[in-house]
Amino acid sequence: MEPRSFEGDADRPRPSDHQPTGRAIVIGPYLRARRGDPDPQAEIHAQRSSQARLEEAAGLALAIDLTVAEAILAPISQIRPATYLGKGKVEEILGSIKAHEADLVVMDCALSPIQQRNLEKAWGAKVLDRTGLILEIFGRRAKTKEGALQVELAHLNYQRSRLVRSWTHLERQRGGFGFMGGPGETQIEADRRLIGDRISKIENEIKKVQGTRRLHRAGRQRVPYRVVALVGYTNAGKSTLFNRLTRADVQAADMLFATLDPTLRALHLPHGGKAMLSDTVGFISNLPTQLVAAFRATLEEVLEADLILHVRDIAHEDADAQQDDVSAVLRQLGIDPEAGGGGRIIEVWNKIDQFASDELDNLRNIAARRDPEHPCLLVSAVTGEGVDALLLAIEDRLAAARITLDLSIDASDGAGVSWLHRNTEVLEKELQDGRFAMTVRVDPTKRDTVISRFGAVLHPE
Ligand SMILES: Nc1nc2c(ncn2[C@@H]2O[C@H](COP(=O)(O)OP(=O)(O)OP(=O)(O)O)[C@@H](O)[C@H]2O)c(=O)[nH]1
Repeated sequence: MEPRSFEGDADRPRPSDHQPTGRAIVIGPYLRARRGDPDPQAEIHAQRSSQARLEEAAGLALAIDLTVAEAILAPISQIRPATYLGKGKVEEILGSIKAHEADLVVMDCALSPIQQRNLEKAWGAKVLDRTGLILEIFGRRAKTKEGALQVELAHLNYQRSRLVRSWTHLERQRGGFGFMGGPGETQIEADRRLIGDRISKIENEIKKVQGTRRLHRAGRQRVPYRVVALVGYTNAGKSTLFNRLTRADVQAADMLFATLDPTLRALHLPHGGKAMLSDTVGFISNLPTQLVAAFRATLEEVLEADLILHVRDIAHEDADAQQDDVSAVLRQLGIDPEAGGGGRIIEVWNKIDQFASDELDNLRNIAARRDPEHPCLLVSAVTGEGVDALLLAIEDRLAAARITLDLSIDASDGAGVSWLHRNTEVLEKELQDGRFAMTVRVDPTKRDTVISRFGAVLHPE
């Protein structure tokens, strides 16, 4: 397989011997199809998806400012316990490392600490596996204080489990977690102690930040807006759609994980109603489980959303695999995508501007045949096509659900009380000091009226 070069960097000044070059080789190992596989296409299939994975891994490396000198697919027949790859492959890659003067190798797989150490010795270069790479990216992209703390905690736990190499020193370099350098093995014991201390400190800080967050959330609940959350594979176009829907200016970058923490903005619905739209972290295949756990808190918006928009890059060759990955993360969060998230999920097939008109017709036919439990809408966040229909669908879905509100009304306001009886479902009504304290369930079309006319607030769950 021809190696691929991702970024020419010829004009860059040559670094001195002691400085990291920032040049990386990305390796995509994949298990070769078995000989005698009844499906002759199996090897080709294995290669094709591995090639897409490799390109994604190279994209991730670029996202942390590495120069990807070469990206190499590495078919293997079995995983070696000591070095993951076979001896021949290890040597072949050593040749590439020397040729490019690379000082980092990204292995797009999960390595055991032993495999990582052995490969680093064999190659004389730092080795980062997929988890390490994703942690690095998450660390750089975290926008809120809690996000940054959660990532650092996940990163420290990951480091503690594999404190065998020099890059694990706590000193940060280049804004990340410092895998590009470090003081060497003699520091390991000190590092271990430092990491332990740092972990307890961060855990305390997270508790404090979460306390503040809870207060903010409680404040928001008093303003009873429905929440619509965007989820999707990284680079699916969530931020672009978010901007399009809210006319806000959230950074949209052709860079993976441009969004890490939820961002919340007002969403104006076609018939005057209002909801809150939240943009969330981009999901990715093989998202390390410790990160899913770490981000549970930051993904609270998704868990509690009234409606989830699953944004998909429908023009991507791996669109189906990406959907499976997103579904897996949603399941880990306790949302069942197969059941349409309990009627809470709308799929948004984005980037339709990339299709020729006959392909698009085809896509529309497929969409039209979907069962109504799993609705999907076709849009282009860039051109705006389909966005009005999406807004109507959001409004419709939100209208289908009812919410519970608390209010207090002067008992002598007979007209008001009877309006409430006619237009809402009264769940509780209690007379206190000449006023009725009422809990009512309302259709969202009446919600705004009940809020503005009676000063209702959301009933606490
Ligand atoms: N052609 C086309 N490109 C789009 C469309 N929507 C988004 N993009 C591009 O896709 C890239 C990623 O878009 P983002 O909005 O940053 O994606 P995201 O899902 O928020 O990404 P993460 O933050 O990584 O989760 C950008 O280059 C966008 O310009 C679309 O409808 N059509």
